[in-house]
Amino acid sequence: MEQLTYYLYLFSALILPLLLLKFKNRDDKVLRLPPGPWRLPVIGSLHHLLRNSLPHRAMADIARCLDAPLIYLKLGEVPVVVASSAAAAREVMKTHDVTFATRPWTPTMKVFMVDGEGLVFARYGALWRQLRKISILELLSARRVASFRGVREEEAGRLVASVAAAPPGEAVNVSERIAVLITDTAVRSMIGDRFERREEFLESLAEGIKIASGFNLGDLFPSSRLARLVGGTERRASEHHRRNFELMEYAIKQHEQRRAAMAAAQDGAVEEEDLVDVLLRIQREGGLEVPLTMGMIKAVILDLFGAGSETSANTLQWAMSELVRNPKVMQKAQAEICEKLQGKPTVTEDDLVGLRYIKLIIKETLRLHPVVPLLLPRECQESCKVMGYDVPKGTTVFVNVWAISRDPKYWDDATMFKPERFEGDAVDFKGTDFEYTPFGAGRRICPGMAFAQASMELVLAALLYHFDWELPGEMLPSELDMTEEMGMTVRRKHDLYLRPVVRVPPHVAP
Ligand code: HEM
Repeated sequence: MEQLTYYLYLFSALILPLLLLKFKNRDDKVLRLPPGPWRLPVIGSLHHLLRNSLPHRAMADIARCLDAPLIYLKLGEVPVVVASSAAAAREVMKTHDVTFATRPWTPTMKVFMVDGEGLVFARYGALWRQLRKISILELLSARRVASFRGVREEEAGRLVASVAAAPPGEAVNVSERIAVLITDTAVRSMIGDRFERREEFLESLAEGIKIASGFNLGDLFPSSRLARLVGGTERRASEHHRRNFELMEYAIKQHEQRRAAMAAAQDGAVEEEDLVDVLLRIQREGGLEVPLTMGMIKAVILDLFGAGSETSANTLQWAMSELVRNPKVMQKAQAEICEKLQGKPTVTEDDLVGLRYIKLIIKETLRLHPVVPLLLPRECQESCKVMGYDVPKGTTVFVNVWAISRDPKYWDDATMFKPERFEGDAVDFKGTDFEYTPFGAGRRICPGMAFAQASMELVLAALLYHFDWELPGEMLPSELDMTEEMGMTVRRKHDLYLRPVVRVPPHVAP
């Protein structure tokens, strides 16, 4: 963002004075576009977003100032519409669901797609439909999620054992430990226990997050070769993509060798499939409308990893942050778990059945801290009218879930953390209540909800059952810094450090 700000100021100083003289906006005269803040030639509305490094907050401010549920921005060359009310979200994700069912491809995104489209950014069409079906029926189905239960329980056990082993009285980096647990669970479920190049893979993913974070010059001015050259993101994206695909190639070879070895041994041993196994099996079985290439398999695995890891890890970090800020909520959750577990040394997924309050805490965390605050971008496939305004074909559309789920129009005490508000399941995140859509809605709704819930509930229950959590030093709950930072998803700007106090010592495997 800082680099972009520098280029924009430079650009404005050199060229804007000339262009201002000729400024005239044709679109506004012909079409009835949604209201938007005043625009400058060339950079359009970008200067309004530079006031806040968090785009969802900047966009919410603009919508509030204009008192407009739908706003129009021009980000460089890119026309953007943002929906900031439940009614506008409903029109985008229900009334016009098909029209907005595709994703825009920026120049950076095109680099990632050269060897095969995955699911997350696939254009709406036969390939997306097929990958979506595979993900719902095979990769992320309830049965498949249940099959990874052992992995989740082992990783949660490892986490609580490592926290219990920390020197007494010392604060631990909760953010880091949660991130490691979620990534390890995802690597083991998706690529398998034996992936030898795990460290390299994780490094590469961290680099991917840097590339995908925020706006970059090339994507804002896609028609300008100069902007793309100066921005330099395409080159970095291309190197990153090559490295990721090479790592996936290695993982696939390992899987094929293991399958060949098992077939040769003919001892009838059956192993639980990881997600690479599942995709390779589907490819072998054939009979698909669009044949599954190795490129697509690699892209799908990378997609699931990207979509599933940071999201769950960051949600858990926000949940722990809110719990230490709201000690009564933490105590209530602990009381529920303790009553259920009755001193057992380990939390398993069977114990989660009937733990209602943990679920409410996760729902409330997703309301106050939706980690994908603008959802993933959609693109308008055919010009249409939303809330009575024209939305031209090719417009990028965001739904500001962050603004909607904090809007006092829909929520009492909107900025307070009150899990009880979800009691009775009055409102849910399954995509039918448009004031609360942290996983999106319609055709492109997140297919990984069950996968995410399974990891998040177990980890949270284990952390609260085995430990009390205190703030370091003399810090008061109200003093905990909750500043957000925009990565691929919204995370804490500063890692969360807390002091664990053992309540129920975890069972440590011999
Ligand atoms: C707290 C956890 C998670 C949150 C908040 C979250 C949120 C989202 C959101 C907002 C979208 C875009 C929806 C839209 O455009 O309407 C999405 C898409 C997606 N998510 Fe998740 N997600 C989470 C976890 C996961 C997990 C664990 C996986 C898989 C392992 C996953 C896989 C996907 C995929 C594949 C898509 C793209 C779907 C498509 O475009 O058809 N997500 N997610």
